[in-house]
Amino acid sequence: MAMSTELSEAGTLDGSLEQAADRQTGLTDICSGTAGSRMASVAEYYAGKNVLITGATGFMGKVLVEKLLRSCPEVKALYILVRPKAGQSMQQRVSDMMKCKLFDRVREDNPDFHQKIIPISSELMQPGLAISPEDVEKLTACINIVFHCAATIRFDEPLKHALQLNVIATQQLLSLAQQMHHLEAFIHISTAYANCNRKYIDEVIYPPPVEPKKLIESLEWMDDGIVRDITPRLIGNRPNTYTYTKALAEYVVQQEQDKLNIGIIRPSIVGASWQEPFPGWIDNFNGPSGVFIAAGKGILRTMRANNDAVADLIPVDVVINLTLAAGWYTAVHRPKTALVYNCTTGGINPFHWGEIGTYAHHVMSSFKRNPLEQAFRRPNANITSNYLINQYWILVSHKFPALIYDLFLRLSGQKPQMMRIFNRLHKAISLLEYFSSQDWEWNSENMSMLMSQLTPEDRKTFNFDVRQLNWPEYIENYCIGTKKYVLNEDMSDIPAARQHLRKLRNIRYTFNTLLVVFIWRVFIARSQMARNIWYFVVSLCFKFLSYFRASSTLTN
Ligand SMILES: CCCCCCCCCCCCCCCCCCCC(=O)SCCNC(=O)CCNC(=O)[C@H](O)C(C)(C)COP(=O)(O)OP(=O)(O)OC[C@H]1O[C@@H](n2cnc3c(N)ncnc32)[C@H](O)[C@@H]1OP(=O)(O)O
Ligand SMILES: NC(=O)C1=CN([C@@H]2O[C@H](COP(=O)(O)OP(=O)(O)OC[C@H]3O[C@@H](n4cnc5c(N)ncnc54)[C@H](OP(=O)(O)O)[C@@H]3O)[C@@H](O)[C@H]2O)C=CC1
Repeated sequence: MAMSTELSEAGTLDGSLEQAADRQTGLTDICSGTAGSRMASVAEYYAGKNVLITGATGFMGKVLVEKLLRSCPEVKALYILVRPKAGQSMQQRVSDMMKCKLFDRVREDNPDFHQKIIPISSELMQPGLAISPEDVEKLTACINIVFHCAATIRFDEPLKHALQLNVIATQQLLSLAQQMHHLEAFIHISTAYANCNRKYIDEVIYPPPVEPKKLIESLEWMDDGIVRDITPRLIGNRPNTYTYTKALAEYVVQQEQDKLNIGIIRPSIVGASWQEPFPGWIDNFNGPSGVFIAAGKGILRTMRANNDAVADLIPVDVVINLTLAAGWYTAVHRPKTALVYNCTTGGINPFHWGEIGTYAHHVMSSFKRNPLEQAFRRPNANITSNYLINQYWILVSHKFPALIYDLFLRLSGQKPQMMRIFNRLHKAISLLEYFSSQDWEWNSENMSMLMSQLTPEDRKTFNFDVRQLNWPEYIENYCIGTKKYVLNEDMSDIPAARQHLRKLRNIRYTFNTLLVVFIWRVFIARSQMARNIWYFVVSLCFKFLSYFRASSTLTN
């Protein structure tokens, strides 16, 4: 880890990039890179290169494919490992993917961009990744750089499955990479939370919780029930099998650092795009996206987060820009040990959960201006760090309305569904709360070092300088993005959605009025004291009314 330590001292983003660059000169000397000669720009480096990408049909993979095609138009070919899924063939999936709005800008620049994408059939859970011998031959002969994005990112994944995909498949891909005759870099996408059992996370690979080989051997003979029972003991102080297996994967990747040029990217909570290809682009319900959507639909009204903790969101385009720059750097400089890039915002441009609480009003007002269709209630959500207050609001604002609505559905002969939806929401939120209730500090100096290595032009084209990120604007675009790109709602239907919100407001006013009248009637019928208070309030109102009438007659 000597290299990482050296780089850790390389300077910070709010320090000077020059300082980081100076430190880097020393680094280049100990690397077998191209010191002295004119360095190719990032796009120049990718020109004529064959790139292999796993997870290209996923959220980050798609953005990576798009950016490579758009900003490195001379790239030779992108080989993407894809499996058939949900009754769709590999070809059908890839052709659907390329029709997606995300590729509109690339399509404009080069309508034939699809010719550069070469799908390779692969199921990562299978031995040899289920790649045919002909395809193996093709890949080993031509690939120059590998980006490994595929993973299961579910927090409730059974351990065996997560291990198979996140660790064993990574091992198999590394073996394949070693057979590649012209490989220049292997970039592995990890997560900033792989070591979330620590509070301070440096850009180093920490010792694994268990030797992966031993774990794989032991789990092989156990049936799923036994594995499920021992999982909590195995993952220890990590919250889920996802973070646990991602930590093991880092170690497995590190084991190959003598044979391959390796870079490891550790993004924090990846959110919608900041700038590219469009602000707010997002295509899934993971992490904050599902939370925003549930809040925008008026379903989620309360969530627990530590107001003072950093909400380490990072836009997907920032992660991809850094990933491509890291690919360039790894190939050109060939660091002798794997370099880790903590791709986070907290240390550079921090944003706190409490601020999201403040911006929750922005989020809510954004959703009131641009409402989601068929909202359950008007958007109005709050963040609290207090467990009991949160439980109270869950009861009053989630469970009670769900019960009433389900009762209404039953009475009108329909199937009740709201309670089921809330139970799923509570399960998802409970899995996310681990991350929103705690604080971590990441050292992200390799990010600044990398930036210092880019030309001014590349710093713009592959911008990952999050100091420029304006959080309220980003969150607003994020919310609109969930409407446009995740829910595929038409912006021209906004007037109808606003009308629906007005209807919901009127229902609420009517319901509240009826409730107050009902409660009061019950009280008045039963208690003399309530009657006395009622008469007192009514007579006070009359007195005020006659006073105002009299004073307005006098002034006239
Ligand atoms: C309150 C005020 C508002 C202010 C906002 C405050 C924002 C707070 C945000 C807090 C977020 C904290 C996030 C921390 C994340 C840490 C990230 C760590 C970084 C990483 O490295 S990994 C990436 C993160 N991974 C995830 O986020 C995955 C988490 N998800 C899961 O593990 C599973 O999805 C989950 C939650 C266990 C649920 O599983 P299940 O019930 O089986 O459901 P499915 O996922 O299979 O989905 C079924 C179906 O439903 C669709 N879906 C999912 N969510 C929604 C939704 N909110 N609304 C509508 N529909 C939804 C989903 O797409 C599936 O549809 P299909 O058509 O595909 O079947
Ligand atoms: N999203 C986030 O917030 C963060 C993500 N990361 C990391 O970034 C990487 C990408 O994440 P993200 O794009 O969000 O994840 P997605 O779930 O969107 O994409 C996962 C990709 O992996 C592929 N994949 C999964 N299982 C298999 C399999 N058995 N065989 C072949 N391919 C498979 C999926 O293919 P298919 O379409 O066929 O299912 C998909 O292309 C992951 O390594 C993740 O750990 C790190 C930090 C945060």
